[in-house]
Amino acid sequence: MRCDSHLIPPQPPLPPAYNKPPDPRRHKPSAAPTTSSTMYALLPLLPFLLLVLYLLPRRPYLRGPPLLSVLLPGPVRTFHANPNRLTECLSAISRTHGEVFALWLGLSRVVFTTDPADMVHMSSDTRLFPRAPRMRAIFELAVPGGIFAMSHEQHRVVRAALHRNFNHSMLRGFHPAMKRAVDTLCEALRRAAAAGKPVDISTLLSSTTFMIILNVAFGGDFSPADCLKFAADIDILSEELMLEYVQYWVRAAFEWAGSRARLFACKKRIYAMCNQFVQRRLAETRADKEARAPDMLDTILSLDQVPEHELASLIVEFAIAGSYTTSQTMTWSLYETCCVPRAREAVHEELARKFGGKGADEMLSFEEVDTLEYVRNVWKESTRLHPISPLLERVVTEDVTLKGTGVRLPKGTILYGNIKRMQTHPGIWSKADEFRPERWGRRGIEAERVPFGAYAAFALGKIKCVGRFLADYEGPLIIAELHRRFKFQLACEKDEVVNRSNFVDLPRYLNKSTGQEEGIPMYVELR
Ligand code: HEM
Repeated sequence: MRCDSHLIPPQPPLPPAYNKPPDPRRHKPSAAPTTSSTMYALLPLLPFLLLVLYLLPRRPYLRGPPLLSVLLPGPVRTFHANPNRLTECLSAISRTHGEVFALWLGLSRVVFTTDPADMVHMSSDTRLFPRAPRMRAIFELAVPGGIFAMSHEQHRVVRAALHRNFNHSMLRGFHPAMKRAVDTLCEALRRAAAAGKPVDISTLLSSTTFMIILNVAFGGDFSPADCLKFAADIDILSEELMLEYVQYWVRAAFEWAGSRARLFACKKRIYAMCNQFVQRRLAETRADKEARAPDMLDTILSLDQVPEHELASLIVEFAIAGSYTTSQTMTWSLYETCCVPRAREAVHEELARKFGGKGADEMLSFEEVDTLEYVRNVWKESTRLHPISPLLERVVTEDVTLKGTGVRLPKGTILYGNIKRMQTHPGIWSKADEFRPERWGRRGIEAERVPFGAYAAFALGKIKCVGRFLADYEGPLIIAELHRRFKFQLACEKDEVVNRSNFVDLPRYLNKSTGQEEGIPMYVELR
C-alpha cells in the first residue's frame, strides 16, 4: 500500500558513478546459471519470500530507518540501548525522515506523525483509534481494571461521570487545603535559602504535588515524608513501566525468573497506601462528609460502573497521572524562568503589579489565581516546550486514511502522535525551540496563531487528560507563590539539564563528575 505521492520527497539524483555505462573490463561475462539450479538455490528462501509478499501490501509505504539501523550508530541504536532517550531520538529521526515516518520497534513497523490534523483525527474517534494493546497490557499489569485499560464502553461512561464532577467548583473547595502543601514547600525552601546550599527542586516539587493529590484530592493526611516515600515507589513503578514498554515479551517470558518481581513489590506497597484512605473514606459518617468539600475520591468511589476491587486501581492511576506530570512541568517552568531573564522579569512584574500590596506569607485567593495572565502563559509554554507525555500511542482498528497527511494505514497499524516534535516544530511555531510565554498572549505582536491540534500537551478529544482542570490550576498557583517569595538560580550549567523518558518525560541534571542523573539543583534566596 502506498501513501500519497506528495508525502514521498523527491528522490535525489543518482551520484554520477551510478549513471556511467558499465566498464566492460570489470564485468567479465560469467557462466550463466541454469534455470533449475537458480530455483533450487531459492527454495530455502521461499517461506521468507511468501511472508514478505503477505506482509508487504498490508504495510504502508513510508520512509523511515531500516530494520538494520538498530545495529548501526545513530538515534535508533541509541534509543534501543538507552530507552530513556526515546523522545530525543525520535525528534532526530523525524528531522531526517520527515513528519510521517515508519520505524521498526522490535519486529513491528509502527508509524509516527507530527501533523496537527492527524493528531486531531486520531484523538477524535476512540473506536477507530483506541489505546494500543501493549499500552493497555502494561497498565493492566500495574493497575488492573483502571481507566487506561478499560473497554471502550466502560471508558465512555466513566469519563462522562468524571467530567460532571471535576470542575471549577471542586477546585474552589481544594484551595484552602492547598495552602498546607504550599506552606510546607515554602518552609523547605526557606531552610535551603538560610543554608545557602543548592536544593534539589525536582524532589521538593514532587513531594508537593504528591501532597496535593493524596491529601487535597483524596483527603488523606500524609506527612511530607510519607508523600516522598510514595513518590519513591511511583518512581520505581514508572521505571518498571518503561522497561515493560520496551521489553514486554522478554519480561513476560521470564516472569518465572522474577523479571517482574520489583514491579509487583512496588505495586503492592502503592496499593496498600491507597487502600488506607479508601478505607477511611468508606468509614466516614454522614456528618464528617458534610463538614468537608467534595473531592476527587468522592467522585471515584461513586462510580457504579467500576467494580469495588477495581476502584483502588483508578485511585492509583490518578495518583500516578496526577503527580509527576505536574511537578516536573513546574520544574521545567522554574528552569526556564532561570534561563530566560525576560520571562522571569515579566512574571515578577505581573505579580508586583497585581499583588504588590499583599504580604509574602498571605496566599493568593482562588479568584486572584484566576486573574493571572502571564504566569498562566508561562505554565502553558512549559507544557508546550516540555510535554511530559510526549507521545500518544493508538492502534488503528480499521483501514483508514489520516485526515492531515493523507497516509493510508491498514487495520492493526500502531500509530504514534509525536506531541513533542509537533509542539517544537519550526514549521508550525515561530522560534520553536525558545521559551516564549508571550506567544500565548491574547494581544501583542508576539501572540501566535497555530493550526488546531498543534498544541496537544494534555491530548485532545475523548481521551484527553481528565486532570487538566487540576494541573492548570495547581501549576500557575505554585509558580506564582514561589516567585512571590523567592529568587531562583540554577546551580548547574544550563546544558547539563537533559530530558529523560521514564514513561513520562522528566528534566534531569546530568552530573558529569559522578556520571549520575539527579534532580535539578537550584540556589534559593528570599525576595
Ligand atoms: C502537566 C500536567 C499533565 C499533563 C501534561 C497531562 C497529560 C496527559 C495526556 C497527554 C494524557 C493522554 C494520555 C494518553 O491518552 O495516552 C493524559 C491522560 C490522563 N491524565 Fe493527565 N496530564 C497532566 C496532569 C494530570 C493530573 C493532575 C491528573 C489527575 C489528577 C491527570 C490524570 C489523567 C488521567 C486519569 C488520564 C487518562 C484519561 C483517560 O484515559 O480517559 N493528569 N494526561
